[in-house]
Amino acid sequence: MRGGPGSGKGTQCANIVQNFGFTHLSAGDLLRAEIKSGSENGTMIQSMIKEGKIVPSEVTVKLLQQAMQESGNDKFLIDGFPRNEENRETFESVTGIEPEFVLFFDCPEEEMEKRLLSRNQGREDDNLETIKKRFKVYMESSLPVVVYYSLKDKVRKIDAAKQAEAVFEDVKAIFNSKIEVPLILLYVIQQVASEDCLTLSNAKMP
Ligand SMILES: Nc1ncnc2c1ncn2[C@@H]1O[C@H](COP(=O)(O)OP(=O)(O)OP(=O)(O)O)[C@@H](O)[C@H]1O
Ligand SMILES: Nc1ccn([C@@H]2O[C@H](COP(=O)(O)O)[C@@H](O)[C@H]2O)c(=O)n1
Ligand SMILES: [Mg+2]
Repeated sequence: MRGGPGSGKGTQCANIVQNFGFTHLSAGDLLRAEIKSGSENGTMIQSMIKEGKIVPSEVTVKLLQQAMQESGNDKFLIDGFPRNEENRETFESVTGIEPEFVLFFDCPEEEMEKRLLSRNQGREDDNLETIKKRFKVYMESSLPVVVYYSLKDKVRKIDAAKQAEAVFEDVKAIFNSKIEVPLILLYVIQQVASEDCLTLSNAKMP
């Protein structure tokens, strides 16, 4: 799973785990845990997150790989990853795994901004200045990855602007139509007029 900040990835991942038995791995959560653990990369990760920047792939992929091995499961829901082409290439070359499909959460930027500003989980990046930077990074670096998977016919688009319960109904329909899905990525995108979105809408979408 991957997508725009605040579109509801984490919220829906919790529902999917309960209903479909996946292990949920949030790249952002793993990075935040790494900061808390006092690791040597902690300071670097913290400043990247504060700036809304993407942490070097070798760090994030290592954390994901470790968490996958420790889980004992073979069905993973990866949330907030890959964030850019480097993330994707590193993950695929290190693990040899490609996602079965990509859930693509479609949500207007104003709605995501509103949700982030009222999330109240004490995240250092949930302030207007960082949120704007995260949106920019998303548009510039993450959208091309969505286009990549879209061209491979792996993207399943969801209207994430609906109420959480209604979003989950749509998510369920997608999962119910799939059997034995080992790795799902979740993307969320904001609807803003830009060249990136134009590229995306011209790409083959379900
Ligand atoms: N469909 C929805 N409608 C309204 N609010 C929602 C919806 N889904 C989630 N929220 C709320 O919006 C906030 C952000 O949701 P969530 O943490 O799931 O987003 P996210 O995509 O994981 O964000 P991030 O990329 O920043 O981790 C939370 O406070 C959550 O309760
Ligand atoms: N693949 C990733 C995922 C996240 N980050 C950094 O963490 C921040 C928060 O991520 P959320 O998914 O929890 O919103 C994000 O803004 C990045 O700074 C990353 O570097 N690489
Ligand atoms: Mg999240």
